[in-house]
Amino acid sequence: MASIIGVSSLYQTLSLELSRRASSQLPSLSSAPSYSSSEKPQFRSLSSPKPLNKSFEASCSLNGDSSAKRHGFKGLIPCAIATPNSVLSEEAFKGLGGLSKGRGFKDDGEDDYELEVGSEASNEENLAIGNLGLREELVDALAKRGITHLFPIQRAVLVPALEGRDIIGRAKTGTGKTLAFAIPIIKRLDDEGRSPSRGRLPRVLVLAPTRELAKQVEKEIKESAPYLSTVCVYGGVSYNIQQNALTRGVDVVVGTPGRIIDLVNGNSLQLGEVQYLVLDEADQMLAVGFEEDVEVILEKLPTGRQSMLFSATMPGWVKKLARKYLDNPMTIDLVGDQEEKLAEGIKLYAIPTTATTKRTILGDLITVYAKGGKTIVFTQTKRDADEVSLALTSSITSEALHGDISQHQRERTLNGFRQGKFTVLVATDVAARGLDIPNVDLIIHYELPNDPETFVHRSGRTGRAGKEGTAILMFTGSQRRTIKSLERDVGCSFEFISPPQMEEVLESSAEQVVATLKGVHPESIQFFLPAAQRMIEEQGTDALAAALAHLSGFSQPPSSRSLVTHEQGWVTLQLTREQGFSRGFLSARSVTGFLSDIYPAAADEVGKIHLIADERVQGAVFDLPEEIAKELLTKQTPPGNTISKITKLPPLQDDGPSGDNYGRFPSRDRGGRGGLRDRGGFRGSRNWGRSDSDDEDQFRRGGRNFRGGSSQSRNSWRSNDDDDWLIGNRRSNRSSSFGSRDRSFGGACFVCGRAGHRAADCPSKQDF
Ligand SMILES: Nc1ncnc2c1ncn2[C@@H]1O[C@H](COP(=O)(O)OP(=O)(O)OP(=O)(O)O)[C@@H](O)[C@H]1O
Repeated sequence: MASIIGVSSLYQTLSLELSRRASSQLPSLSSAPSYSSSEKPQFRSLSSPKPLNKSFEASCSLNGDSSAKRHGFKGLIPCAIATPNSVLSEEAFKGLGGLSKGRGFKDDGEDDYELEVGSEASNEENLAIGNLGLREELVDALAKRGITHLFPIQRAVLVPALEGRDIIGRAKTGTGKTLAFAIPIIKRLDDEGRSPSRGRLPRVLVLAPTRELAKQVEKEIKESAPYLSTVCVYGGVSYNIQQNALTRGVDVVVGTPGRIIDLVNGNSLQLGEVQYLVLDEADQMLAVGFEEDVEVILEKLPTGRQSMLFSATMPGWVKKLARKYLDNPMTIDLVGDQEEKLAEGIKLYAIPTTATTKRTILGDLITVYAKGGKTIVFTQTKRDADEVSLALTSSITSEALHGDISQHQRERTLNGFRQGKFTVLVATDVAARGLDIPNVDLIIHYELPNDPETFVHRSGRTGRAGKEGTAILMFTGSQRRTIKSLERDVGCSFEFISPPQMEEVLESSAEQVVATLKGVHPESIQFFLPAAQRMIEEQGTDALAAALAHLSGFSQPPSSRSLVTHEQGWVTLQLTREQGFSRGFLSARSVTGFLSDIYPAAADEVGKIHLIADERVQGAVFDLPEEIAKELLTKQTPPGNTISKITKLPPLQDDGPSGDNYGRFPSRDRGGRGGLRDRGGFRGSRNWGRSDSDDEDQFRRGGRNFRGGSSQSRNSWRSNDDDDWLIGNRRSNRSSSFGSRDRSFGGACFVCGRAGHRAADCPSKQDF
């Protein structure tokens, strides 16, 4: 940019213009500018009405990409929007060491200002966290976690936050919103300095909607600035430890609203010195019924504080909150009206299923698409989470996570998952928001989410921090239209896939086992060498293949599986009739008649018959039990007719396989909590998924704030003792068997390492 227009001259011009506009009427919050990053910003010199030439834009774009591209962010990094009185002082930038700025403003927005931080061309250096004039310990701590350059939302928030502006922030999942507010706050605390005296009152208060999020945010701040005293307060655990920590003196308190209020009322937490307030996932506070609590807390805070509010959507309550409690906030919106609401790098697939086939397909999808990496499967109900977790084949270790699992067990489960002690987490939507678990490769929407936001948040547990990930949506025939709505609302498109073929499953299983074998300790290998040598002498490569087959969970040959229903023990066959041999139009009835002529047992056992939807082919597909199919294939067929086993379904006339539930959507599925929430940036407000989790997934206990019959459906099932997860473990509710498959848990418990039970049921978990 410097080559086009000098930074300082541009800065001067902009400052003049900003000052001029600052004297005009300020826009009200309700008309506060919002920036759509899909709009291609047109930059122009403020002293000249002509747009700046292309290379200006290119330099901004290059700059934006320079750090971002390495992290998988594409395109021009959108600028922040400032209200007219937010002229940035040159001083604010001086404090930032090498960080420079360039700026432009939108061609069409009279009152909008776009401030791009760090717009000088070769800006890699300027975006380096080491060059921002931050305390060395902070820079080092971030670098240790691989955080060396600012992400876009962090760049956009940094300067206005350092200037003390109130901020409303929005960015896609996994793009670093936590550090976007944490870095400037830590810097300001560092600049202010304060002796670590006993009993000091908190200067920072961060409100989060769930315990897990609160813990995560506190951890991120603590790890970034270990020299600050941070305390996380949330319900479901004893007050004592939290009270003691507060008494010792604290700089930063992160917590869920209910417990914060309890501590304030009990005089253990005093908010009189809070200078920085952050409301993380503000819309979720509303969704989980914390709105009254949040307002009670905000009323208790000093008025001169700085407030930052991060929210994926802006429902009416959040807008009202911002209007009432934020002071002329600057909106920094890196999502805007962009079509695509999902983070970059998330590959989306959709797979048609039926209620009866889902569980069979699930294990195969995980094997083929996660390739041994971490997977989160989202279900609608806690019972489903338990049952699905249990149903996964013994070769996949999985645990369930939902509101009926006790706080301590929940933490153990999440830690175990983080550390890779098991690879599949089956969770209700309690895990959809905010959880930052590194390297989750695959998200499976086992059931449709209730709304597009939940889809975005569930999917956003992968593809974080610019990494790549995969999300697979399982849907039934009656939900096809919802998929279209989803594509429109989220601005995404799905690639439609079929269930993995057995060959793919076997291949992926073998790859995973081979990868696992690489991790076997050399000392352990020594113990088994004599046996291995003996086996190789006796059986050659077969010995190793047998070991791979066994470790892959295929000690027995894989039984065949219907392509139509995916049921084990069934085979899908195709009947094709050549032109000229037709005995009239083929119909389901004529196929049965044909089978009964050749082999009556086949006619008796045949499953649903589907005609092929291809004008050039006269034919049909149908399922038979494996043994009958084998016998049928030995029979002579009349000339011009062929029966063969197929591995891929041709296009079918009635649009795909039918199952128990195909084309039907139980009335309970139509419920939901949608329509009660403002959809913010999403178009439409359909109820998509099922809401039967709502009465089950109550996160909170107690009764302070119970709002039975409230128009906020989620609130009506929530009560108001602090938080989010009911105490109590309903694992015993798991059905011990369903279907014909063995449901016993064959993996190793990650608490004690023994096989046959899960961590949640571990007899020695108290010692863990
Ligand atoms: N500048 C950076 N460089 C590298 N990694 C980063 C950077 N900033 C944040 N991260 C990492 O990116 C991950 C996602 O960050 P964070 O959880 O703050 O995202 P988020 O935007 O709050 O996501 P969500 O909307 O899902 O809550 C974290 O693991 C964080 O440590």
